This record gives sequence, C-alpha cells and structure tokens, in this order.
Amino acid sequence: MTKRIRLGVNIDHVATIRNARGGTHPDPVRAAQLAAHAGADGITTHLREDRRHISDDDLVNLEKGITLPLNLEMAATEEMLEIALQHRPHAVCLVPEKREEQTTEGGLDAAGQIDSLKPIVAKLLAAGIRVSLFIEPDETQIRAAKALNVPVIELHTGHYANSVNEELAAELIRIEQAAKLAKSLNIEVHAGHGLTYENVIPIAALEEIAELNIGHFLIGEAIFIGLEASIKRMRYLMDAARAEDKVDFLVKHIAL
Ligand SMILES: CC(=O)[C@@H](O)[C@H](O)COP(=O)(O)O
Ligand SMILES: NCC(=O)COP(=O)(O)O
Repeated sequence: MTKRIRLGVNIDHVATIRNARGGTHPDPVRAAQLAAHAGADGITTHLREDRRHISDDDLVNLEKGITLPLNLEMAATEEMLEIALQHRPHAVCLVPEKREEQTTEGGLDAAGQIDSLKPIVAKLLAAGIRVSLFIEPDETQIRAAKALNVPVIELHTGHYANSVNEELAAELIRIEQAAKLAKSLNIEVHAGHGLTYENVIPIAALEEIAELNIGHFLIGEAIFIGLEASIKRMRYLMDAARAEDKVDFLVKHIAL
C-alpha cells in the first residue's frame, strides 16, 4: 500500500445542529472524541467571524477535550490572529470568509494579499503553529504560498465537488497538476471542501496529497449511520484509493 493519506474531521456542523436550539447538545467535543475513536488523524474546526457554528468556548473545550492535533480554520484578521496566538493550536488554516456566504465559496486570494498576509503568517509560524493556506488549485496561488513561506496548502475541492462530466474531469486534472506543482516546491498538500463518499476516491488517489479535511458530509451521514460508522466508511474509501492491489484490498475487507 502506498503512503497512507490522513483524515482531518471537521466538526463545525455538529455545532450548527446544537445552535439550532441554543443549548449544549450535540457537543462538538464529544463528536471530536468519537472521530478520534473512529480513526481520524486530526480535528478541523472553523471559528468564523460570525460564530455561526463553532464558538470561542468550543475552541477552549476542544483544546481541553481532545488529544488529536487541532487544525483551526480562520480568516486572516487581527481578531483571529490574536485568538490563534492565545490558543496556539497545532495548525492554522487561513481561509477566505464573507458573512453573506452560505459556505466557503472559493480559495484565499493569497497572490492578491501577499503584503497583508506576510505578517500574519510570520507571527503564526514564530509561535510554532503550522500554517496552511486554503487556496484554489492554481499556479499563481501556489507560488504565492511559496513566497509566503507556508509549509502547507489546502486545495479547495469545492468546484470539483460541484461539477459533473467534463467539468469534473477538468477540475480533477487541475487539482492533480496543482498538487504536483506544490509538492515540487516542497509544500505539503492537503485538500478539502465538499468531499463525499461519491467523489473522494479520485482525490484520495492523488499521491501528492497528504491529508483530506472532510466535515459537512460526514456529519450529515452520521444522522443516518452514526458518526463512527460515517468516518470509518470514509477511511475505508481513502485506503481503497491508495491500495496498490485493489482486488487484494477489497477481498481482505470483505473477509473482515
Ligand atoms: C474552508 C472550508 O472549506 C471549510 O472547512 C469551512 O469550514 C467551510 O465553512 P462552513 O463549515 O461554515 O461551511
Ligand atoms: N477545509 C475543508 C473542511 O474542513 C471541511 O469541508 P466540508 O467537508 O465541510 O465541505
């Protein structure tokens, strides 16, 4: 089997359900603990400026409640920088945000914001926080990430996830080429947004990609089959994508 690809489980939308009634159930920390038990390699959470799902208290409780590395997604603002420096998560992923958006609509324009991003990235790196940029699979953005000296990028797979037929094929090629370029520049490559059981295998099969961050679909699927089962099935598909002998992999899993 070729190198295992890591799975970061994003637990934002456990908080979405909780916030629907303003109480404390379901608890994102309990979801993160179950995700760890189900084989997640990390937990991702997005502290949005409008706190529509994850709250500042969630961040405090996640730090206390989990041992897995925490990847904090945040906008590149002074407010979020201060929070990140205060909490010092394992990693920060800088993502674009618009209050009016229903979900993240695209990648961070790193190339267009190099001057404003530089001090934020430098302060996070100086604090020992691994920094990634959530960007489009685009050469200009990847070279901007290199210029900003970030060790990791996360390729936005949202357009891929929302495409069909020829457009889907074109997006997959775009992601593959971007991953190869980033790897050639010694940047670690992650990917995420909109990934599901149906579309994950071609992305997971790209050997330049070290980690996938997946959330909304897993939390939704958990409503029907439970969170551990939801995650374990995604883990199985990611491993199948990487298996050198897929027949042998499938036979072994069928036998289990
Ligand atoms: C950056 C990304 O693709 C997601 O991790 C992000 O969290 C999406 O924002 P919502 O979870 O609020 O839709
Ligand atoms: N960065 C992507 C992520 O954390 C989860 O995105 P999604 O699976 O909720 O669309």
